[in-house]
Amino acid sequence: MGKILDYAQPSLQGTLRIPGDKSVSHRSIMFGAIGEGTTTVEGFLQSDDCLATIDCFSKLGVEISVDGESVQIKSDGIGAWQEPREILYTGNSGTTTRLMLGILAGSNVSSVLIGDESIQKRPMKRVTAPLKQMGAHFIGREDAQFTPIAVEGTKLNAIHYQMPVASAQVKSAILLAALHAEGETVVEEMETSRDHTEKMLQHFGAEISVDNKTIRLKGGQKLHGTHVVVPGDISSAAFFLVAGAIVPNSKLTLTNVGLNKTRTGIIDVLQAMGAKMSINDSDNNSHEEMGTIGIESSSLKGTEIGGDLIPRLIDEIPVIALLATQAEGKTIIKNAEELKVKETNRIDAVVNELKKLGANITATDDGMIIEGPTPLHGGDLTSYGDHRIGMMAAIASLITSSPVTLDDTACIAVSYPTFFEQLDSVRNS
Ligand SMILES: O=C(O)C1=C[C@@H](OP(=O)(O)O)[C@@H](O)[C@H](O)C1
Ligand SMILES: C=C(OP(=O)(O)O)C(=O)O
Repeated sequence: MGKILDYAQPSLQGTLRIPGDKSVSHRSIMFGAIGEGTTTVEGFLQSDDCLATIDCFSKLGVEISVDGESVQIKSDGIGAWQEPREILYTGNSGTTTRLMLGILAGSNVSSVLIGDESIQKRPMKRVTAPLKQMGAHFIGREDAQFTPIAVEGTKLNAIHYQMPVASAQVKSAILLAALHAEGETVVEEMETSRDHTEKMLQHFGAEISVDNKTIRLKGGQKLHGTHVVVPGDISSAAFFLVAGAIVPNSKLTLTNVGLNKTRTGIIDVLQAMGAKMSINDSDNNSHEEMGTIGIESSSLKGTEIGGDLIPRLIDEIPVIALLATQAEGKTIIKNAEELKVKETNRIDAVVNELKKLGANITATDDGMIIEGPTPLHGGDLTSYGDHRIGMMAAIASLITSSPVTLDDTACIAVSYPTFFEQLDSVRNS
């Protein structure tokens, strides 16, 4: 039996410290393992995806110790890695799989990567094709489109690559390979995607030039171990931003939220919809911006979301769709076809599940259209094994007139293991 989410229309009150950013946590381990010396990480997200990244590097012989949110990585650099005796298991994590392919391509070890059932269906040619142009050796299903993929580390050459898709994972895989390639790599983005890799390369001592959508990185640069402060994940904060806005009589304060401009599309959308919120971004003790966001119950209006806003909120779209069901008028989400190749097809998943609760929502080829406001009722929902769909369902249950049941809540640990604990801490039934 699934979990019954019977929240009986509470109001939400209080303060939450948002746990570490998943993208930055993955990269802190990867960069620490590539670099020489000791890296210390504070605010690390101990979620299933990030632990999969740690497990891969442990199998490569990198010394990693985890103590709650603190992690220490000791490495003699990428050249000192051992050939793994076991298959590297990337779990449910697209970020781990794609970035590891870029890193391993130019290493001097041979390895095999495999992920869970969802990862085995997600497209990898978007990284293996440009990496092959750099000289990488891969063997995998359908010309290295799908895992399992075997990587024989080899000498790489720089590339000038025009990205056909707005994806930080593709950009990062190429940049991480470029670090160990001969010559200068140039990556031209379609739309600006999250820039944590560029920021962290600089933080670990590499020289990188970013001119609007053009990124240049010279090969042969060494990274040096350092201290990384991981900000809270705005993609996790998004669930409580939406909850605060749609649950009547609520007022929430979210601290430690990462406010990197390539990630703050959800704030733009909430503001465009008329949400009552405050943002204090004075907390800048890291190489990533962070701050505190206040949000309260708001009357909302529909909006249009597309173009260069999409990469800035791609993972927030499931919960933004829920938000739109409570807004007056039409919300159109377009140019978001990337949703079809996430943990599940998130266009179909969001539309199917919100329809079960009575929402007026229609799928389109590249997004969805939502008409609101609609009172939602309970129902039997599925998460499709996708953490973001599971959390969207849990937030929806806060405003349904009858209970929601959810088949699988375990998947939520992929990005937000303390989600229900934090939800319970602000709920006043
Ligand atoms: O680089 C990253 O850390 C991520 C990039 C995004 O994926 P794409 O690069 O496929 O858009 C995002 O959806 C994912 O959750 C994390
Ligand atoms: C798409 C996501 O992650 P990944 O691509 O790393 O699996 C996500 O966290 O929503």
